[in-house]
Parts: sequence; C-alpha cells; structure tokens
Amino acid sequence: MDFRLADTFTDALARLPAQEQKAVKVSVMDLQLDPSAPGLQMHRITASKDPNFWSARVNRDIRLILHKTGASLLVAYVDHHDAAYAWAERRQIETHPRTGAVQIVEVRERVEAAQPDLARWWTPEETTLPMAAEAPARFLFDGLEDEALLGVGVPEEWLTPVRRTVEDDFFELAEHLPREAAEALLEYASTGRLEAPEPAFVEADPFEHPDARRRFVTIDSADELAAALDAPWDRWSIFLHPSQRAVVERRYGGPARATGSAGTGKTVVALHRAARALRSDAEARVLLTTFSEPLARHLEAKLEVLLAQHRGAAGRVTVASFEAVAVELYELAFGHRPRLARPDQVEAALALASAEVGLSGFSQRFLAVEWEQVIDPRQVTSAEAYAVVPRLGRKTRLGARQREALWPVFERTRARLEGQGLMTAPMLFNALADRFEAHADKPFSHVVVDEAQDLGVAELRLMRAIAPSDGPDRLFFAGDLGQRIFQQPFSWRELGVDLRGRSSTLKVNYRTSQQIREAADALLPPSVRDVDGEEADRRGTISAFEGPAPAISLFASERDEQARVGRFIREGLDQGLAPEQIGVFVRSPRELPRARAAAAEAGIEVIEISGDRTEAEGRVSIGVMHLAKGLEFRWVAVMACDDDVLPSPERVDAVVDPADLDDVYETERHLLYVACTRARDRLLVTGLGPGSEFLEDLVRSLR
Ligand SMILES: Nc1ncnc2c1ncn2[C@@H]1O[C@H](COP(=O)(O)OP(=O)(O)OP(=O)(O)O)[C@@H](O)[C@H]1O
Repeated sequence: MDFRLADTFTDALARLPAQEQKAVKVSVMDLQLDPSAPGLQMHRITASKDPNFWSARVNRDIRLILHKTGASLLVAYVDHHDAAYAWAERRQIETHPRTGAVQIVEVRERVEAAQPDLARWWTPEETTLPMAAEAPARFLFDGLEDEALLGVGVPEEWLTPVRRTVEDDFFELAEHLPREAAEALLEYASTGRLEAPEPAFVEADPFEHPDARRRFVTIDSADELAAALDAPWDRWSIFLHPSQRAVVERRYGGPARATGSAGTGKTVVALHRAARALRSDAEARVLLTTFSEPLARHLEAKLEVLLAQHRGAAGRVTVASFEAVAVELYELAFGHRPRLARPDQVEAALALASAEVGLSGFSQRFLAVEWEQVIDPRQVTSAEAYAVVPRLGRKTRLGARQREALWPVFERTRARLEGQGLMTAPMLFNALADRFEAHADKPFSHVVVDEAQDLGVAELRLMRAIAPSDGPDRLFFAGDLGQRIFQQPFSWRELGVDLRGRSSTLKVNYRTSQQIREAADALLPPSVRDVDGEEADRRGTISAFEGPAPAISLFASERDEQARVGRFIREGLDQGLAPEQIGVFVRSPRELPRARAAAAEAGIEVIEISGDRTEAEGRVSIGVMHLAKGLEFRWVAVMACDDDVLPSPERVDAVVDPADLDDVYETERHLLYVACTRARDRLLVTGLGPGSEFLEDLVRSLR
C-alpha cells in the first residue's frame, strides 16, 4: 500500500503548536509502520460525501484525517477534533475525469452551507453583473468551452462558478479551486491565453500525475517521512510546481539553465538539483555557489533541509560564494592564500603606469573601464592579444595605433600588482581556470550556480573548468537577466557554455503578490535575449496569491518621507509582523540615514545588511539595493527614489563609452526591480518629488 502525505496536511501541521506537532509526528510514524494502527482508533467520517475519509486519534483533542483506499493511505489533514471533521465533511478526493490528476475538491452543498453567500456562484440565473461606476464588470471566463475548462483541471462541479466569475470574485474563487486550475485561469485572465490541455493521464497511477505531485508526496521510507515532518513549513522542499519538477528531474546532456522573474523558485530549483546530484550519485562532489557569502549561507541552511536524512551527503558539498570558492581552490592548488587587490590599489597602479608611460589623450576613467571590462576579465596579457581582443559592446573604437599606445599602461599595471603580490578577482578566477582546464582531475563533479546573471567572463570560465566537460548534469545555472546588476553581458557560447535547447523559464511566482509583481514587472521589458540569443520571457508569469496594490508616494521633504515610511513600518509591526520581516532599501550608503530615520520614527531598532549578515531578531533590516538580491521580506519600503539618486548620477557621469550609458540605465532599473521584488505582501516606494524617472513605469502599471 502506498503511503502519502498531502500538502493540506503539512500546512495544517505547521500551524499547530510545537507540542502538538510532536504528538502528530509520533502518530504519523506509527501509521506508516502499521497502517491498521489500532492505537489510533480510526473512524469512518460518515457525514462526508467521500466514503474513504477516516479520522485517527492523536490525543484527546487532535485528529488526523486519512483517506484510505485499497491501494493508498493518504494523510490528508490534521486539526482539533471539530475542525478536522468539518474539513473532511466539506471535501472529496477524486481523480479528475479529464486530466487524470488526483484532486481535493470542495463539495458544493457544504460550501453553500458554510458560506451561504457563495450559493450565488451556482445559480447563474440569479447572477447579475454588478454595475460599476467606471468600467462595467464582465464575466471573465464566459467565452470558454467546458472542454477547455476541464482541460486545465477545473472540477466538474465548479464549471458554473468559474463561468460566472467577475474580476472582484476571482481570487476568492481561486482559493476553492485546485492550484493548476486557478493558475491557468489567472493566466487566461491576464493574457487571454488558456494553456493547451495535456493529453489525459489515463494508464498510470493518478497520484503520479505532475499536478497531483505538487500536492501529494509518496513516502517510501521512515527517513523520508521524518524529513517531511521535521520541516512542514518548508513547502518548497517537498511540493514542487510541475514546471519546477521538470527542471529538477531532467537529465541534461550539457550545461543547462533555469530562468524566470524574481520569486519563481530558481533558487529552489538550484537547491533541488544540487541535492539530487548528491543523493543519486554516492561519488558526487557538488559545488553550490552564488554571488555573496550571506546568500551562500542562506543556501546552505536550505540545503540542510533537503539533505536532512542524507547525512553522508553533507560532506560532499561545498556551498560558497564565487569568490570564496576561488580563494579556497587557489590555496589548495598553489599552497598560499591569494591577496586580493582593492579597487583603489588597481586605480593607483593604473595612474602610476599611465604617468610612467607618458600616455595622453585617454582619461583615467577610460583606462579604468578598459581594464575592468576588457583587459582584466579577458586575461589580455600581451600586445598581440590586445590587438585582436573583441571589445564586445564597446562603442569607442580603438584602432591598432591606439591599442599600441595603451598596451604598455596595462602591462605595467599588471606587473605592478603582481610585484606587490596582489591579484584582482578576475586574475584569481583566470589563474584557476587555466590550472583546472589543463587537468583531467576536477575538484567537483557537479557545479550548480545561483544568481548566474552576475557571473562575469572569468567566473564563468572557472565554473566550466572545475567540473568535467563530459557526462550529464555537470553544470546548472539559475538566474534572471532582469536582475543583472554587476556584470556586462557577454557570450557564454564563446566560452564553451552552450545552453541551446537546455534553457527553461519558470512562470509561477511564489514570493510576491500578483499586484506587486505586476508593478515591478513594468520596470523591465517583457522579454529579453542574451548575447547568444537565448530568450528570457516574463510574459505569462503569475503569482500564487494576491494582496494590496503597491503604494508610490513622493514628498516635498525628507522629513515627510521619513514620517510616511515610519508609519508604514509601525503599521506592519502593529499588524503582528516581526521586525525582521520588514526591509527598507535605498540606492546607496548616502541614503541610509534616511532609512534609519524612518525606523526611528517607528521606534524600532535596525540592522544594516552587509556582506556578513542580512537580518537580526527584533530589528528591521535596512540596506542598499545591491545587497537586496536573493532576500525576501513580508513588507518592503524602497526609499529615497529621488531623481538625483536613481539612476545614480555618479555612474551616469562616469560613463566614458556611449554604449555604457544604456547599460548603466538598464542595471539601475534592475536594482529597483530587485529591491521591489523582495516584498511578499506590501510594497511602499517613496522619494522626493519629482522622483526617479523609473517611477513613471511603476505608476503607469497601477493605473
Ligand atoms: N514549490 C514551491 N512551494 C512553495 N514555496 C515555494 C516553491 N517554490 C518557491 N517557493 C518560495 O518562493 C520564494 C521564492 O523562491 P526562490 O527564492 O527560489 O525564487 P527565485 O526565483 O530564486 O527568486 P529571486 O530571483 O528573487 O532570487 C521562496 O520563499 C520560496 O521558498
């Protein structure tokens, strides 16, 4: 007999107090060992339309709800006695006649009995369209055939309510529908496209249908059960969206990538891929890497959840930032720690070299950009190499003469840094890439990279060099081109990382409400292509839940702005949020005092997000937008979006190549997008009037 858990059970378990959770876990473990479990005093729930629902006694008050058939025992729910019975009486578990997926379906009569006002959904003749003052309401799905609605998993009994849904009712209705149906309808409501039905899943076990697997998990061992019961609040660790699962389970013959807008679960997919490599291959040595150490620590904590019952696996995985892993590998390979040059040391070396050579006609700024974007990452180490290096995307053309004149400056700069025993980060990555490219013996069997949009040329070379180039699933990248804030675009294919046919886009946003996501998406083009022509398309993305629209306010003075953000923070705290569930972001350190002042207005302590820490109990997190990446908060305020703050005037002024201006604008937009998409439930964007030009797109999306 198959033993299964439903997400409705793990969600309900997560809501119980710790003591009761413990008792429930013991009962569920007993049940797995012996499905007849006489100690649990099972009773059929006769008031349910579904004859297979049973209750099982955990203690005097708590009841498990089980769904038993000849072939399957499903733990469906848990709650206090009356609430548990009411849950089962209101539902039935059935295989959808068209899709073939098992669903938990709410029974019409019970819904009507519990919420009489919803009876209107089934009485179309009485449903009249409410008259709105501005836009007249309309039935959202009136034009769809039954067959189309059934094809996306709408239960038969719910066809009428779906047909009669008006916009204001939609999210309430969606709560009652299986997720696959709600998502398909939401996509239809926002794009006018209804996904084509999959061929029905007739032969196989209906619990194995991809839509069933997002809510039911089959448990094969006591270890698996313990892992699921230990972290019931980490839904992502067990229940994946079919599009996530497809990427997690696919066997890739070459490097592969998952893209998707912020919050679609790219990190979740990266974590599952790393865990899968570790579990499926006892010899695997996996690198899971991302762009900063705090994010690496977040990944590590989450990976622990996935590997809770695979103790041996933990010793075979390294979780570290791009730079930290490079430093560690360098030490192992060369026997000493690299000393990394600070930006001011590089600038000083360039200035000295330029003076020594007597270079004229090129600004200091030009030299710095040429070094940062061409010479250093592309490891140009000779005049001959510089003469032919492609200066991708640079609009300032450099003829042979000019390159000849410039080369001695870069040569001396490199020599000076080396003489001081210093390396830049790209030098470090390239030195290691050279070393490992030449060796058949690689430090890792699998490399999984999160935040891959911010890999530079040298980092990508390194990632490619430290895992074998043959064999499946060696290199996996998760990233969103719309969140690129550090690196210039370049061709991955030119570096031997060809993603053609192995790039997938995730479309369901689990983090951010529909309203916040729609506003933030307005900051970016709907679809972008990378240098190699691979498309990342944000169209058709939907959020798993809805909430209030974001608020955008401009003020005449910083004091007024701070008072508004202070009230926002206080409101969150008064509504029961923990301070660490609130984040406040600004463009640069110069604006941080404004965030501090706002928190002071709310009478709450802050922690400043840094390279080492992102949150602290009892404190609101404040930080610059660059460090917002990968984080999430229930409520977010993005402050100081003034017209002379965003885009950063320093960056705009420093542009020497006209091509860079577009890139500065693009990455400044990305920063605002990253900051806004950290919000789960509420977003407030503020600034001094007239405000950043980027706010116009946000405002337009709210009209
Ligand atoms: N299948 C799932 N079930 C439940 N929650 C999920 C699922 N997938 C993702 N989430 C949750 O959604 C949120 C966003 O996921 P994640 O951080 O993986 O997204 P992302 O695409 O990497 O975001 P970003 O681009 O902003 O870094 C997280 O809180 C995560 O736990």
